[in-house]
Amino acid sequence: MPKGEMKKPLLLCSGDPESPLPDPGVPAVGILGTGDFSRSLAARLVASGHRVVVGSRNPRRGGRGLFPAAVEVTSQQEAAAHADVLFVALFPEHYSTLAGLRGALAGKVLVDVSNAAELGRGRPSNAEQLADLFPESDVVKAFNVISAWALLAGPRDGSRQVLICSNSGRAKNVIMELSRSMGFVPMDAGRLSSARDVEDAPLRLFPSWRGPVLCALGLFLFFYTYNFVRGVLLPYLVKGQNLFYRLPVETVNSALPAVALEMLALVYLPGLLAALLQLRRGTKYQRFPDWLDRWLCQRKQLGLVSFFCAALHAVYSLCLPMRRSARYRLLNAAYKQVQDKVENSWVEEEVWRMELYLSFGILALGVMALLAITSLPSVGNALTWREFTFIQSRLGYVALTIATLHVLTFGWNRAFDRAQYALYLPPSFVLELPLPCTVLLGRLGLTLPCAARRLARIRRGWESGRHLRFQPPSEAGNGDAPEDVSDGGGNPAMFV
Ligand SMILES: NC(=O)C1=CN([C@@H]2O[C@H](COP(=O)(O)OP(=O)(O)OC[C@H]3O[C@@H](n4cnc5c(N)ncnc54)[C@H](OP(=O)(O)O)[C@@H]3O)[C@@H](O)[C@H]2O)C=CC1
Ligand SMILES: [Fe+3]
Repeated sequence: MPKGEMKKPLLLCSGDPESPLPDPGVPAVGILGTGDFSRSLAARLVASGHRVVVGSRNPRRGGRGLFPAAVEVTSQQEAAAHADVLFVALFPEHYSTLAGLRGALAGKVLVDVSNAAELGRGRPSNAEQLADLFPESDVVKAFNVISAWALLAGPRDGSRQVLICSNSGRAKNVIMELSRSMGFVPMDAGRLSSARDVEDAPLRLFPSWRGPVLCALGLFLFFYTYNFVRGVLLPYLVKGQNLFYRLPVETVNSALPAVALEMLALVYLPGLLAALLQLRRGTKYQRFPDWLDRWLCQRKQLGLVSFFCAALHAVYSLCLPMRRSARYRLLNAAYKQVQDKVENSWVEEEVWRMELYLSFGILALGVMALLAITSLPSVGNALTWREFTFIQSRLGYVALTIATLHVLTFGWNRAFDRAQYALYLPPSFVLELPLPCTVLLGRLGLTLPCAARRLARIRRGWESGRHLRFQPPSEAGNGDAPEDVSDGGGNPAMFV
């Protein structure tokens, strides 16, 4: 058999890890090491119809009982001799103990599954070190992004992709085929020099959440500080009023809705910019700038962080009347009213403002909850593309509109009340509104017939100054992205 080529696996166990011992004549997949990863991998391989032989320093002690019955646990030498593809399920610091197997492993495919111990090391990757140790074997880096429990549970959405890199194209193909047979989706990560990035990948904590979370923190810090200065510090400095009790609840609760609204607007702004760019360029076959591309890819996270802040705002708001300070203030107001001999404090306009403001808030939160739920892959997969884009795009804009109305009815006519501008600082809601209003007006602009028609044509492949031309998707660059992010009518989809 040519070097690195794997014979077709025979279905020995028909998916049952506890099936009887496989036919010894069938080529086996080898695993060196008997730890957590080895056991999960062996179970997955057996369940996928492969014959598995595990090599241990001490096969008697090697936890035979922890492997499915169909797995052969033997010495490292034996495993190396019987398999053409071997997974090295050891920690990299123990690779050198395998040096005695160099001859037995010559011409075979070695799969390095290890992860980096820390980010930003100066040394070569673990896989490259393994390749140096076994120059006559074909080393492939793979499977390290899959955790032992994910292997055991079987491939699922979100944990299905296996990054694979190697200097040997043939060895890479063998492992790609093997991973496919196990139900994973292989992703070619290039040559072995990419192994460091692949090894570092599992160490990076929530990489796609970094930007949105930092953005939310920055916005929170800004609005919190602003409300602190305007609502607590200035009254203290100017009038000697002690309002510091507002810091834990009231000030937080005035920053949270601001963050939620700005983040919601930031979900739609990149789609709007993408549409404007396409209109200006007269084509969708041109790459967006990298920053816009990254922004488009993070809308789901931006939307979910926005929903999180809105939900917190709702809980804080419900708790406002529970506070001692609220009770004292109410009593004081009632006492003052009695003193002033005012019998009825009902103000019709205030009543209506509050009713509308609360109703908009509840509705916005409800629609955002719907968007958040449908952004889950398991729920989204149950919808057709039309249903999904309807919810994420149309309802997304509905959520932004209602949330903006919530803030507008909260502000009411106070934006025009001079008394609200203490030391020239406008109330916080005045600062919140420009961004969502701009996004909503921009979206409205795109529905104007001239813009909508041109955009629809562009998204069907029309290019300004040229006849309709066919362009294969591979050449289209990321100019195709709006197709993925919109419903074709110019609506950027949210949370996607
Ligand atoms: N666990 C996980 O979720 C994941 C693990 N990985 C990678 O898989 C590799 C193994 O991880 P894991 O299974 O969790 O580790 P374990 O510690 O559970 O197992 C490692 C195995 O290495 C062998 N070993 C232990 N000490 C030595 C030694 N001094 N010299 C030689 N061999 C030794 C042992 O097998 P024996 O005694 O039978 O020879 C042991 O079972 C690591 O590189 C890890 O980064 C990658 C992705 C996920
Ligand atoms: Fe609110």
